[in-house]
Amino acid sequence: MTRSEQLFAKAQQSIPGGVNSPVRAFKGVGGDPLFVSKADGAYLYDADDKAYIDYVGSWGPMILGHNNPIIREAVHKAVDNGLSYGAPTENEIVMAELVKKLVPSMEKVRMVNSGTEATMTAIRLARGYTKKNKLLKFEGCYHGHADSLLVKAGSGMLTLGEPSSPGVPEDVAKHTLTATFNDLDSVKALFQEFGDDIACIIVEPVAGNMNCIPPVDGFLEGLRAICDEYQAVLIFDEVMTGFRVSLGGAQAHYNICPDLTTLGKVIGGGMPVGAFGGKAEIMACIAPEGPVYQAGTLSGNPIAMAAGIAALTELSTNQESIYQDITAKAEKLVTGFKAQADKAGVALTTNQVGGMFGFFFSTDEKITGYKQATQCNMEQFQKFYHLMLEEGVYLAPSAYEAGFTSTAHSDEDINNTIAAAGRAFAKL
Ligand SMILES: Cc1ncc(COP(=O)(O)O)c(C=O)c1O
Ligand SMILES: NCC(=O)CCC(=O)O
Repeated sequence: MTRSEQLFAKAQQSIPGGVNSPVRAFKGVGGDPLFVSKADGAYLYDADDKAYIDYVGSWGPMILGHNNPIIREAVHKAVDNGLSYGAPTENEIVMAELVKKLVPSMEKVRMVNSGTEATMTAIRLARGYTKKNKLLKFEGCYHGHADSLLVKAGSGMLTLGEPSSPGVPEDVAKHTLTATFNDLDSVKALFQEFGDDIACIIVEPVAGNMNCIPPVDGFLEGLRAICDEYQAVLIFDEVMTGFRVSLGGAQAHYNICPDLTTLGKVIGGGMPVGAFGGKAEIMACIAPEGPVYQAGTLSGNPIAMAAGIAALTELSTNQESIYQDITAKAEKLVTGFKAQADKAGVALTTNQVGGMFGFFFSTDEKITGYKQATQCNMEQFQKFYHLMLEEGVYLAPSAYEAGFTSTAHSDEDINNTIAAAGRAFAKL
């Protein structure tokens, strides 16, 4: 038995399913999860001291590589001044100003502790501001685990085959409408029927929780136009895409201005952080300025702010080289995968935006939606996954998750990953 196997057996006695978040449990690929002992640069080390080239990056935050010295030093420095105060600090202003500068549609920003808190509050805010009840989301998009967003969701929900969670009362779920990603007609149909009572559309501008699916031309523009027509709030959930597909997120990449934006992952540099923000007029409805309530004991935590400020400062200072670099690596990786799959006679399709990528075992040449993503060859994916793990490559343990490159991946890491994929494809 490996040490990871021993730890997983032990963990299940005191932690449900042995994990503190379901996507870690390897349910989508079978077998036992790796227990991690440390991470550095592009590498994860498991409890048996085996090294893996990591394309999960803690599910997105590690854009500058694990254990990045700039972030680590900022955290060390902050720790010396106490861990939490529950009172305002100057660094919260620094963080808010940084976010406003990098994502100009966010005229005002509130810091929270996770992406889930950010989206949950953004929805409440949209409802409070518009005085309407319903929200519209897309099948296969995941926005964290707030009740009203656990309807036809992606990520672990898709992996576990239960896209709508038990425990969400019908009275809550009935206010969540689900449309088809990349299909404006499905959105228009719902607005024609319920438009007077739809408070907001929430969308992952690049879907990253049903693998990686970019928006088709005109989709995000169409959502903007529909929201304008019906006075609904357009929320871009950029928890994954923020500071990832470009410095200004997907809204900068596609040049669409949402009313509200949610952030997480990269913005915390690896600490538990989320944020929401947008038009000053809408944000004025949040307590204590307005009546829509939201709060948090650890919100704006000084250690998390120090890590986040260090990460965003590094990203904005060296933006051109960093975003070119992670984009080029993701491009090279998926192009290499495709070439190797072709060589082995395996049907594979890939998607990629900035430092975010996905691959599908499918004959479909362009994967643009939920239906295609869920019709891929799951057996091949699972086999490939374990072959790559043996090769020392750690990919997301589910066919419904995007992968991420970081500045820490070297050319050699990418080349070695492509070569490993070639050997794996040949064995499928
Ligand atoms: C697009 C998106 N929104 C929201 C969330 C929820 O964030 P968190 O896991 O930090 O609660 C995630 C990931 O988990 C996500 O990918
Ligand atoms: N794409 C899915 C996530 O990022 C979530 C990670 C988790 O739930 O542990």
